[in-house]
Amino acid sequence: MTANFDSPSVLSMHDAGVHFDGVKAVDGVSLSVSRGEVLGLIGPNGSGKTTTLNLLSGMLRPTVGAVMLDDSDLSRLSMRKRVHAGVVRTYQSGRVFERLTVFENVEVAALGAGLRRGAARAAARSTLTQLGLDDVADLPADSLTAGRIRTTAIARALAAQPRFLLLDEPAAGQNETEAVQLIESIRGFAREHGIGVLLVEHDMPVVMGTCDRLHVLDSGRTVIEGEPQRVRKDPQVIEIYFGKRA
Ligand SMILES: Nc1ncnc2c1ncn2[C@@H]1O[C@H](COP(=O)(O)OP(=O)(O)OP(=O)(O)O)[C@@H](O)[C@H]1O
Repeated sequence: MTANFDSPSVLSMHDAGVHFDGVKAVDGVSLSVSRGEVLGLIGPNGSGKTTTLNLLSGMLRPTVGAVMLDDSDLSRLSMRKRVHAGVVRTYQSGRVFERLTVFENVEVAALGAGLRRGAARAAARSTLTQLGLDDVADLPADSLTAGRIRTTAIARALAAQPRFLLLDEPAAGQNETEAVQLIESIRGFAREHGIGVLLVEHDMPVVMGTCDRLHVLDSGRTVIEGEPQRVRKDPQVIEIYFGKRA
């Protein structure tokens, strides 16, 4: 599961869809994320962002289409097996061991990924520094704000050295400056360690300067995918996204 810069690798979804009682939550979406890049998945409420993340992580199986890691079909694999393949997700709520300190939380995640104690401690230290958590490293996780619990959960996921990290609104509840800072540090970490990141986010201004590419969904379907500047100018995006925000 350790990042290997020599092996180019892509996590992708091909014409994938899932229906709930006749609602097409995701309807024929194709996307891919490469190691070292951050793909922002955006769109209005109910557009299918979390469902897409669930399809990639294995929490849901696609009704149609496929989820692939390079040439391997992951579509029928459990979440657990996907984690072993290096595809790791976080949750909006931020799942941590509340009684452990922030440092211990991250160290345990690194140990769980197979690092030896010394390497796990080093990974924990550098991850906490990168995510701006040094000042709370020795505090119990349950004494933190909700935002910092979420960031600790992200640090745990990063310290486990995934090849792909799927983040569900990592900056929820934070102001725009904090959100941009957090995503910037995730991006720095991803580049350095060759991790591909798919980031679900509501807020267009937050993803504009922080993601390498954006994939826009509306009503379960792809509207456009491309570089943020191009996406920002797309008339359909302006209408469905900014129109609704105005
Ligand atoms: N388990 C479910 N059962 C029934 N319908 C569902 C289920 N999960 C999602 N949906 C529906 O699928 C559509 C897409 O939901 P999803 O949560 O993926 O959107 P989203 O873009 O993540 O929304 P938000 O920004 O509000 O979190 C919505 O219409 C939602 O009501």
